[in-house]
Amino acid sequence: IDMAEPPVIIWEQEVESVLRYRDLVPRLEDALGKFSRRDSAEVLQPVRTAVPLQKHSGFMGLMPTYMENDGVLSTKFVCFYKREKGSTLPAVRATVVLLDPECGNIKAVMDGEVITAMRTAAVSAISAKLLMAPGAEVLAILGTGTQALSHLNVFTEMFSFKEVRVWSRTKEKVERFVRSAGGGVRGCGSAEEAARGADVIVTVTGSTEPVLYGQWVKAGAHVAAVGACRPDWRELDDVLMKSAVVYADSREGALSESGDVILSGAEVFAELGDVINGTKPAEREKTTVFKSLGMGVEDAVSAQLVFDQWTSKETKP
Ligand SMILES: NC(=O)C1=CN([C@@H]2O[C@H](COP(=O)(O)OP(=O)(O)OC[C@H]3O[C@@H](n4cnc5c(N)ncnc54)[C@H](O)[C@@H]3O)[C@@H](O)[C@H]2O)C=CC1
Ligand SMILES: O=C(O)C1=NCCCC1
Repeated sequence: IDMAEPPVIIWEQEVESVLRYRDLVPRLEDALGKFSRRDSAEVLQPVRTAVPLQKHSGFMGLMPTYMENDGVLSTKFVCFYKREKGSTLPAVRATVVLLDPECGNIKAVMDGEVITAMRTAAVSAISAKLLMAPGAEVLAILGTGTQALSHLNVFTEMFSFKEVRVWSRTKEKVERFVRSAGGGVRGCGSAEEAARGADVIVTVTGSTEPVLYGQWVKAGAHVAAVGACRPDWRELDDVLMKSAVVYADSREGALSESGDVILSGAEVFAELGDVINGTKPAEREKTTVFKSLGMGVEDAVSAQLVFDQWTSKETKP
């Protein structure tokens, strides 16, 4: 008889209290490398299923992953939306479910928003670690939402930029972001002002049209492009996509979900995991784009880490 325990619920504040970039980053590097080896005993992760929520201008993404060797089985449910300017509704809502692969019972249901914010930013930081030019001094962030903040947090924890710039569509949002960052961030009046001369540019907007143009991007800069995760959505223009060496988290994901890749016709040179595995070079001296779509395996290792940390905290006297 299966005497499975009922699932534990680990909600936002608890996830926040146990998840740390210093633990997450090495697990994500390991997961990206495993994914790119395409060994089904390491990672089984289909391209996410996206169910259109047409009435609400959104999608529900289902992101199942199985890591047989590690005994990790999970799925994330993530709803993401194209929000009108001025909307106060969230752009991304997510829940991660962790299961026992042997019995199929649910071990934990956890908030997926902190996981999504932190793992996405951590993967962008890994892309920068691998691909930005040595001595990079200026970081520019386009967007001032949830991902902008998590990217600021991990990039400033992992690197020592001399200057951090931020841009968003409204002056108020830029000012609020600069205030909440508590100093050290310069607000910019245009995306061009933020991007010109920057060594690393992060695009974390809800835009469906290009916000970053190749003519503004310094030769040798690294761009981590996080938004525009539908085949007809863009954040980057054709000039940038065609002139850069393009990396992705998943080649299949990029070729089925990224408007920047599909509509520009740019070639995906390598996955980040290929660089981690040493099977493809890091073209640090060239202009590079990391196109992030987000992968289930990133959620799987993050959720397992949260579960392990949470369990050890709970069982401590
Ligand atoms: N690659 C990945 O793994 C993930 C990607 N995303 C995507 O990243 C993007 C940002 O997500 P969040 O920070 O959670 O959203 P958010 O709603 O918190 O922030 C979005 C930001 O983009 C700005 N924005 C919206 N429309 C714009 C436009 N037309 N032009 C310029 N700026 C615009 C907003 O003012 C805001 O600053 C979204 O596109 C989301 O779908 C989110 C999670 C994971
Ligand atoms: O991987 C994720 O999580 C997401 N990717 C693209 C859109 C929002 C969430």
